[in-house]
Amino acid sequence: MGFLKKLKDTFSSKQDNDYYLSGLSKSRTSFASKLKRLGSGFKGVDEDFLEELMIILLEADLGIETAEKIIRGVESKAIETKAKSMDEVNDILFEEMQTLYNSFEDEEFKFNEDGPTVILMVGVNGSGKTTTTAKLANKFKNEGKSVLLIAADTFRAGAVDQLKRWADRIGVDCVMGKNNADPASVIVDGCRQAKENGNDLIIADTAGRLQNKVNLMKELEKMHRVIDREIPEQPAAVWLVIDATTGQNGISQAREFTTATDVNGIILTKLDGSAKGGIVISIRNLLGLPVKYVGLGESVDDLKEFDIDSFIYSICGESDEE
Ligand SMILES: Nc1nc2c(ncn2[C@@H]2O[C@H](COP(=O)(O)OP(=O)(O)OP(=O)(O)O)[C@@H](O)[C@H]2O)c(=O)[nH]1
Repeated sequence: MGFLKKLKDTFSSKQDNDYYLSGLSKSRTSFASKLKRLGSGFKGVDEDFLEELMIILLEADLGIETAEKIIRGVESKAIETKAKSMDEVNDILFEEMQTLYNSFEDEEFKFNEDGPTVILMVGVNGSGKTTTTAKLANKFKNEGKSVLLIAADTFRAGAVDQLKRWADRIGVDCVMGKNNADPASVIVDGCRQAKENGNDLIIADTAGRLQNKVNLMKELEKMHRVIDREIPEQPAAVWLVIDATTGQNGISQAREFTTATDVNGIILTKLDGSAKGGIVISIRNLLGLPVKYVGLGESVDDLKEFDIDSFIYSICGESDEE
């Protein structure tokens, strides 16, 4: 059985697959239909074919380095298997994307057994950080966790109120930082409140400024230090929010964060508004970090756990365009 067919079978058996399909419809329409057009004139895997395929990958935002890696893989596998049709090449291509994604080891996110677990949300302003913080709170609350939000992004006027409004709607507590307050001090207040209340999970909306790396590093170090003091030996997870529509630019911003602190995972937002879903593969190849969740819309439920197979099927499966 071909690779795409296998993906389709597992995909059909999964819950939430409609979400993936509709959230990624822009990427699918663009990517799958371009592959279909390329396949309509298929004469074999030669230089011209690989060049056209490269363009499709670049347009899907895989970035040069990642696209070249995939192309090299497709070329050698196509020669090895003597691929004679576009369906066979597609199977090779999709499997290369999966293999690349799965070639990194990921650490699983675990809840602390004693004391609250802390997640620090980082990312540039406008990436969807505040909305994603709320979406996560909602998800974990629905799974039975008692969640406390900390609005520590005290530099953007309105960010704190925005998170508080979300917290009220979702029905979780929120510790609010005052305008321009030191984010670390807001985090201390939050940790203390969570310990008093016996919360399972603290999610803190933090540093949103793209500033110089030294300051960013100091700010994040300070946050880690105070958390370590308040909740000893329970390192905070750091999840970086990236706006998928900012493409390769978003990846350079991400680098600023990953070199400033240990980031444990990526949340890619606004994939529903982007035709360039290939950024997932690029992020993975360039940063080596797992995509934990994807944002597929503006409402509080539009956050889905990332799953590489569902993702590949949703952008590569049958095109909606006939
Ligand atoms: N379509 C879509 N919109 C999203 C998604 N995630 C966030 N948004 C929208 O993106 C905009 C910015 O989101 P915010 O959460 O305010 O962004 P932020 O990064 O917190 O920005 P600051 O608060 O300025 O740091 C809002 O209009 C959100 O509704 C998503 O997955 N899909």
